[in-house]
Amino acid sequence: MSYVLGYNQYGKAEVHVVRVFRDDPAAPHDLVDYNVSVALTGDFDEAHQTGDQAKVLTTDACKNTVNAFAKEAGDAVRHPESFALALANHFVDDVPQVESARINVEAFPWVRSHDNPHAFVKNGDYVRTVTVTRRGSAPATVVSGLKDLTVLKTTDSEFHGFYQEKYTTLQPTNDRVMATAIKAQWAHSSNDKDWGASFDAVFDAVTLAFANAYSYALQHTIWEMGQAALDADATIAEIRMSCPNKHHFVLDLSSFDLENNNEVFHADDRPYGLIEATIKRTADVDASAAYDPGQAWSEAVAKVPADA
Ligand SMILES: O=c1[nH]c(=O)c2[nH]c(=O)[nH]c2[nH]1
Repeated sequence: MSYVLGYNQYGKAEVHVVRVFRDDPAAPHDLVDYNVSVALTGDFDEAHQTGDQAKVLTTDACKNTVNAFAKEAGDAVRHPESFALALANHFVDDVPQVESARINVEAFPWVRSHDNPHAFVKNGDYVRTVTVTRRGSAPATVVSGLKDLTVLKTTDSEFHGFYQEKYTTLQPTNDRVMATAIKAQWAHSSNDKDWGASFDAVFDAVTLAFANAYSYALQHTIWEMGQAALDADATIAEIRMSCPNKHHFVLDLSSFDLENNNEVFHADDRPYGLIEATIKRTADVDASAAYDPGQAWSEAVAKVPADA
């Protein structure tokens, strides 16, 4: 039997590096906090099939590169997008046997504490995310994002008029709490931009749309938030959103002779509705390959012969 080695990739996952910017002794310190994962593809068949590791850039070297670039890459380190671009370009341009590099970054926000020049508070409200993919001589693709951004509104949310059949028991409502933990990823059509300003504009647009848009369903709110993100930055091609519906059920307090006018809720944790949608600038945008492509990078579409 001669089997075939299919898609393979390797690299170091979750290199957690913190960089302090303290070059100017008179200036307040700054910092970035990144959890970086590297995935490489290329001429690595022999490493698997004969055990010859001559072409294998060690995952230890991948880790060292991330740490060294936190100093060496200069101002590119200040934004997760430019840091990931510098790393992806290095692996593809400087290591001949590497055909593609995918860099995932989780960036944990810290904010200055009490205007102190060197004290910070970790902002656990959300995590900023980046996926940069670079393959051969094609330009790198950049997907920015955020996750775990939990938001809630106490009114201006309805849900009614839905399909009825024998398993439908949900009562319609004209006034409910709506809450979700936003995960969003957006693909850029240009890599020549101010990444920090772009992120801030999308963050503001998405949270403002959640707050201000009257909601007839979480689907409807995702549509509003996605459009607001595209409005906020003209070089975003599309945005993908994934939002769990964090149900808040009105508790029945009548046994205690208490009225509950949408004031006391059970915050349920599971199951939850999971609402996901992509909002694209135009119908012909297809940025699929820009997201974490994983095994989808394989050229061949998997086909299992009928007689297999
Ligand atoms: O915003 C919502 N969308 C749904 O599809 C749905 N389904 C459900 O039971 N509650 C909700 N809420």
